[in-house]
Amino acid sequence: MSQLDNYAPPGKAPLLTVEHLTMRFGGLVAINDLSFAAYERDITALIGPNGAGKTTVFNCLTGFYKPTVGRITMKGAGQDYLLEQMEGFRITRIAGVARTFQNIRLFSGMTLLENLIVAQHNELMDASLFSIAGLLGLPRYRNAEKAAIELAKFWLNRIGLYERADQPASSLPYGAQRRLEIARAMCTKPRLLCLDEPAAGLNPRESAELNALLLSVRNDEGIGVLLIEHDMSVVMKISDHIVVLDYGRKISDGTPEAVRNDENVIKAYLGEVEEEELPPEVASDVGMQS
Ligand SMILES: Nc1ncnc2c1ncn2[C@@H]1O[C@H](COP(=O)(O)OP(=O)(O)OP(=O)(O)O)[C@@H](O)[C@H]1O
Repeated sequence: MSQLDNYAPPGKAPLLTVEHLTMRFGGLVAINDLSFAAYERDITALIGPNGAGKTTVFNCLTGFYKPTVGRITMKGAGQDYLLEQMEGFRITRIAGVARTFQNIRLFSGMTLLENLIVAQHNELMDASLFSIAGLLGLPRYRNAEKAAIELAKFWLNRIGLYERADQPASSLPYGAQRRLEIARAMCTKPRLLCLDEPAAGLNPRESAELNALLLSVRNDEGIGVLLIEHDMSVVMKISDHIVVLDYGRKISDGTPEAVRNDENVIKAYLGEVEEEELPPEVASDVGMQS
């Protein structure tokens, strides 16, 4: 057990450490003294009722908001990065944190392949020496461009959309657009992938495909995944560690098994009702036995 959590997986180190994070908007305290860790090669889920502060945590991690108080440390290969002190684009580029958003934000008029190449803009700009090498067609740029296309094709294959590489992103069904967003984030070669409600609006088959994709990202790429999700069929099946927020505070954390049996979690989601009064679909949503 760590100082921050009721969870410490053997043989794994924390990848992201959030300590005493507080975020105020005027008089509203959206996050209140929150501490937790997300471990390497783990899927960590951040759950909680609407308005609990989950997206605000993501916005603090990824530079959209500057926290009022707190420290957010991302472990790097050679050094640690204090994310609250970094500009947003450096958080992706240098600290290796990528994210998706609650609403799909693809470049809808671009093809699938182009969406994945745009994600590699930073590396391509470096290789082009800010356009000179690109304009002259120097090998340095040509090689980088080839590598970017290869990586894009690799991810299109992984998400089962290789055949549609040249079609516009807007032509994809909703679930496939979600997978493309994850592939685009993976093309930035992150060490931590942050996903804001990736299962929202998916049908059961698409949810199952998403689960398989996220497990393969964890297992095959060996990176950490931090997930905000309301769909408990996703959270309980694939998470290694769950952190539960309510009104900006952490009310529980641990393995799915520990969290689903925690009285505080059941109360936060359902209020003080008796278990036998719950409709069966609600009881199963929070993992309670009916
Ligand atoms: N930029 C902002 N300005 C003012 N209040 C904000 C801002 N962003 C978030 N909030 C408030 O902070 C609280 C937490 O919001 P947040 O979006 O983080 O919750 P959430 O857990 O992600 O909710 P949901 O599950 O509905 O997406 C809410 O009361 C919200 O209205």
